[in-house]
Amino acid sequence: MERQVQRLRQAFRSGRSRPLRFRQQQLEALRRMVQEREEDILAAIAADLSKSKLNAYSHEVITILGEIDFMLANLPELASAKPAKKNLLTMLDEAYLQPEPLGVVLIIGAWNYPFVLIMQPLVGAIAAGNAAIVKPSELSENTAKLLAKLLPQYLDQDLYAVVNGGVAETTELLKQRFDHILYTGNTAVGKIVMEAAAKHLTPVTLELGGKSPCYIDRDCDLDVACRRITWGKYMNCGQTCIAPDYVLCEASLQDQIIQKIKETVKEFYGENIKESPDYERIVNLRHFKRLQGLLEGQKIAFGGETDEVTRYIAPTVLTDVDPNSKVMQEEIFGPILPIVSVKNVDEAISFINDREKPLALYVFSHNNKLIKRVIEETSSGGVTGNDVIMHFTVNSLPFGGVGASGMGAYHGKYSFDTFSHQRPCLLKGLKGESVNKLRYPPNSQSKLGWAKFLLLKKFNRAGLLTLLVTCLAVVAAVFIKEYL
Ligand SMILES: NC(=O)C1=CN([C@@H]2O[C@H](COP(=O)(O)OP(=O)(O)OC[C@H]3O[C@@H](n4cnc5c(N)ncnc54)[C@H](O)[C@@H]3O)[C@@H](O)[C@H]2O)C=CC1
Ligand SMILES: CC(C)=CCC/C(C)=C/CC/C(C)=C/C(=O)O
Repeated sequence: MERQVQRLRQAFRSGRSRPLRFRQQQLEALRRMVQEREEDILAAIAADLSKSKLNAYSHEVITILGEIDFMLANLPELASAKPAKKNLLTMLDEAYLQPEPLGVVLIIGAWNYPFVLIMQPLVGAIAAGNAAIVKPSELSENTAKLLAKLLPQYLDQDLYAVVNGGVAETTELLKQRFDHILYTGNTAVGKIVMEAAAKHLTPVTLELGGKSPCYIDRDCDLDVACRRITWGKYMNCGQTCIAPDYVLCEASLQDQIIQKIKETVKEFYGENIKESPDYERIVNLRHFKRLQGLLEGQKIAFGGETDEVTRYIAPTVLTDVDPNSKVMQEEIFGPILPIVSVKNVDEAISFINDREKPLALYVFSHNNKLIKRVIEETSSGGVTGNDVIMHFTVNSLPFGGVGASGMGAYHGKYSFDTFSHQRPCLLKGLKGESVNKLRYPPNSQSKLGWAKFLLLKKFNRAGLLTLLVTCLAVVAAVFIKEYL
């Protein structure tokens, strides 16, 4: 492991990953890989998550092709130096922010969207000019193996590497020094990653989970709300980090919501859900049993059927759920939707604020003011109003958690920034010592006065005019003294 990181570091130090043309070539190669090996990619995802190839394409491949296109279209602008505002002391100098790559970065992915969760950060890391090691999840082993086979065929092998393995390999990997780590997965392992990173003072982006609430207001089109919630909750069999975890609503809405979700489930997946190509399975037996455990003692409004052999759990809704029950204590990450009744929006807000900050928050209402109020009075990684999941798809919005749901963010420009250091640069000439004398010892009351004027003074319009005239006079004086 140590040698592998060393090899990448040497390649990074050679400067090869920095030129824009090189980054573009690597991103184009990545796009070629997705296009040429589409069938293999879809087959691997399908095998890992019992997913149809159509769903594998729309859940994962589209996102990556979109992200690569975004980076290729915007790379020159993203990587360019951005001029910075100057103060009176530096008005003749050049001040700018120069994005620079961080070095060798580590990307650790989770199994639930095994292709996206490795590839999307990798696109950002390459675009920003880094070397990268990716560590796919061992639980989605088909995609992990395929990435280890394909990436070296398309990318520069000295700069980008895949490490496969489980806890032992990741633990070893985390002993190495990286310049940034982006980890996606559960909160407990997030803490392990952060602790390991702290030993090297390595910054981290932690894409964690949590219980994302979904409040449905009385003043709402329940048909539309329930259709959207059904889509976001049961896609990937509920194994989506930003799936609506539970519904909060007034007790009087509960029966209608149950009925409408039930009808939508039938509309989406047919009479025999097990036969639907659009309904996935639970990733492994451990998660299957964990989810079965969450059903124990609950009032099942519909669903609840399970089959251990195929790890099938039907789309399920639980009613009158006790907020203290187990299903309300941990992220569900499966096709189980508890409904918890609250008296009104105030109680919903308190309910949300009494718990850890979630990764996503959903509010459904005709009343825009109510939506804005819920946003204003709560906190979450991201928000979608009157829909679920969709903020993930907008790559001009940063994607990430807050508090227990994570730190840092990525997607689009934010991926580029995550894997870059915004280096502040101030370039001065070697002339102008007459002005610089103001800051050199010995200090004096008059020098201090000038320093205050030049660095602290705020001007109104009339003041600005006076200042402009003063500045011109100073520049002229300096020019005459230094250059003539
Ligand atoms: N915020 C986000 O973007 C996303 C968050 N998630 C969250 O991830 C969770 C599901 O993922 P997991 O089951 O954790 O996936 P997982 O079991 O695949 O683990 C994630 C990664 O951590 C590594 N890992 C596991 N144990 C480790 C240890 N002891 N030391 C070092 N590395 C270790 C694994 O090898 C894997 O690469 C959910 O909570 C979900 O909400 C999932 C997808 C996206
Ligand atoms: C067709 C369409 C709008 C699909 C949406 C795809 C999507 C948003 C998938 C979720 C991706 C993801 C990585 C989720 C997660 O991190 O858990």
